[in-house]
Amino acid sequence: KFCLFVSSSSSCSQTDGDLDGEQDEEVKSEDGRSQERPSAPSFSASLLAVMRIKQKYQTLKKRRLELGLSPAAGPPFGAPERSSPKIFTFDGLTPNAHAAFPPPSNPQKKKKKRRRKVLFPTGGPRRAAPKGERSRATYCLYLLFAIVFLQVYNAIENLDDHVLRYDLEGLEKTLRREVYGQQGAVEGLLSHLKDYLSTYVHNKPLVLSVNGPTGVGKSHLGRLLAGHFRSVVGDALVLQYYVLHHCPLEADAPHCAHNLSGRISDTVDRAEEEEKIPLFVFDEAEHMPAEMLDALWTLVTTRQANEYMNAIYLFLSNLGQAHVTKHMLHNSSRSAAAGLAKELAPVLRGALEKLHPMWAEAELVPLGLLEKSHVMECFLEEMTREGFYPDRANIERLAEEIEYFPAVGGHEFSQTGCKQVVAKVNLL
Ligand SMILES: Nc1ncnc2c1ncn2[C@@H]1O[C@H](COP(=O)(O)OP(=O)(O)OP(=O)(O)O)[C@@H](O)[C@H]1O
Repeated sequence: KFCLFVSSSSSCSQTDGDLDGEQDEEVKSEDGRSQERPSAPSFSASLLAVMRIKQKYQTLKKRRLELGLSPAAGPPFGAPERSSPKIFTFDGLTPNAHAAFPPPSNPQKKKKKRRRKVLFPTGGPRRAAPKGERSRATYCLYLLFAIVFLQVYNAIENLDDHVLRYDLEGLEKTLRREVYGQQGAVEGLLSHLKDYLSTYVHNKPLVLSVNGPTGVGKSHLGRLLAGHFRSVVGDALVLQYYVLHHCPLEADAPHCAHNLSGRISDTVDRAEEEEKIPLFVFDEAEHMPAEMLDALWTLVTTRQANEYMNAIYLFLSNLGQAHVTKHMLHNSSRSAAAGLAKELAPVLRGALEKLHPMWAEAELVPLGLLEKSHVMECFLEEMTREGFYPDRANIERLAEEIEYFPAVGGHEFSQTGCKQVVAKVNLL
């Protein structure tokens, strides 16, 4: 090859012998014409190198001839002996061969765990491990978590404040202490109040309807609730409306309804400003004229203004009392008072909705009949209040004067509840 490259050199064609001469001829025969010869100065460096290689080659050739070795005699001294290529077969492989070359194990298993600990050379100055860079998104995420946590915490705190403001625990204590024989009704009432007052945002006002026979404590309950709310939200945000007192003439019903709507609107506006929930108590609701119920129904079902959503309406009436009495007398063998609201609600609601659609908006809280023991408690309370010595024999004698339904299942229910207690004590 180098003779081809340096074919311009006359020494190459003269001294190369047969091999070089042949190659020269081949080049000429392939091209069909002699190649142009490059100028000597441009190839001076490579030419020198070629000359040196050629000299070495000739020296080697001479030595070989001196040693009497021909190219056909075998490989030159030191050169690896040529042999035919070996073909690998699996014949002759014994089981031991597998032992010698165990199959490669699972590459996944072979994966070495990277050591997390950075090893520093001993003796040299200790260098701190490089700190991994954290993206800004991580910090934003932490910030977001913190904000959400604070907001949830704040909301829970605010709700607690809201419930605390209305002192429902205090109210519960008062009702349990002052109202006799109406545990189920008291619990139901408190549950509705707790649910309603535990949230700020309401999509409708809380409308409660307390129903029951005469003298079982409806007005008494209304007075206790009104007194409690006066103490927590103020006088101006509690309205006690006695129909027979505030609007005695039926002819004045439209005017009374208009006035009542105006008072309620003023009160809810004021309550909205003060961020409080007002209470409206309507006693003797069975005497309410249709115009008044219509006006109240409009206010209760108005869903536009927020202030109308944040209000509690309490209706006290003896509507549906026949259902309550019947239920109590027929189910007195078991604790009728306990499941009174649950069992009576469908019948009572059906009866009330026939009277006016306003009752469809109300949560029903029925009060049951009072037993003789409860009447005795009423006497004890009233006598103490009036300054009489609470003599048990005297109380029993007074309780005997009250009319009772025929005893059923060992229970004696008063026909007039505690209604006559005040009058009887006044006669003492
Ligand atoms: N469950 C009760 N617990 C304590 N006191 C009661 C109870 N029920 C009635 N009283 C007493 O009896 C009196 C009359 O009760 P209240 O006026 O509340 O009856 P009412 O259910 O409103 O009857 P009506 O439907 O006739 O108005 C009250 O002064 C009250 O002190």
